[in-house]
Amino acid sequence: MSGKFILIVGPMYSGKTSELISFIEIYTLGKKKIKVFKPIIDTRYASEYVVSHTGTKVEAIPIKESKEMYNYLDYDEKAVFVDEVQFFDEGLKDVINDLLKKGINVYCSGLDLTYKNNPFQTTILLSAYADEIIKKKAVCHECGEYNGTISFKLVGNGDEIDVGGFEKYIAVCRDCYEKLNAEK
Ligand SMILES: Nc1ncnc2c1ncn2[C@@H]1O[C@H](COP(=O)(O)OP(=O)(O)O)[C@@H](O)[C@H]1O
Ligand SMILES: Cc1cn([C@H]2C[C@H](O)[C@@H](COP(=O)(O)O)O2)c(=O)[nH]c1=O
Ligand SMILES: [Zn+2]
Repeated sequence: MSGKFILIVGPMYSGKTSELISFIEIYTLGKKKIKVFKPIIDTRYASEYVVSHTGTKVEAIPIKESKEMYNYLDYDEKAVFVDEVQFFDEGLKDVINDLLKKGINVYCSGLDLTYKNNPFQTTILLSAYADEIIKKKAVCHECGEYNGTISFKLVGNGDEIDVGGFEKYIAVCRDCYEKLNAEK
């Protein structure tokens, strides 16, 4: 039987990594073999761990390109987890489809939108293959409502790929996003 693919998306601070870690916990509590991957460029908290903004963490294999996953896979894993998929190349979809064909479940999390309100291509591509998409929301940093769907960049350059956290980005609702951009 083929594996299931669950994709967790949303803005920064919406609980994507925490949700991914909760799924990881279900497998580890059940003593199931898993592999966890993260992009090597995400060195914010720790290079060899997936870490949430609340500090929960699990060991992960840092890789640059999706095809490097093949070097680590034994194909007897019950599930494979990938955090921050927005930073990966589009070839990630092929690796995931190979895993699903072999009956391995796949859980991914990542940003759906850049701070410029553009889709992150790899995340959107993966959404076409997902059996389930979990769309998370953050608390809007401006109005305090639980409707934050986009990340707003406070400082830094104009790059859409720019690793950072609270010092650089906030999560806001669509109305506050428009307001903040108009005030710039
Ligand atoms: N604006 C916010 N809205 C919701 N949670 C926030 C916000 N700012 C900080 N947090 C914290 O971030 C946690 C989620 O972190 P994490 O799972 O790493 O999210 P993500 O991976 O989506 O960035 C929340 O449980 C909460 O403690
Ligand atoms: C919005 C946005 C974010 N990033 C970076 C900033 C962080 O390093 C990650 C997102 O981390 P989180 O677990 O979702 O909090 O992505 C970026 O490079 N470009 C952006 O537009
Ligand atoms: Zn708001």
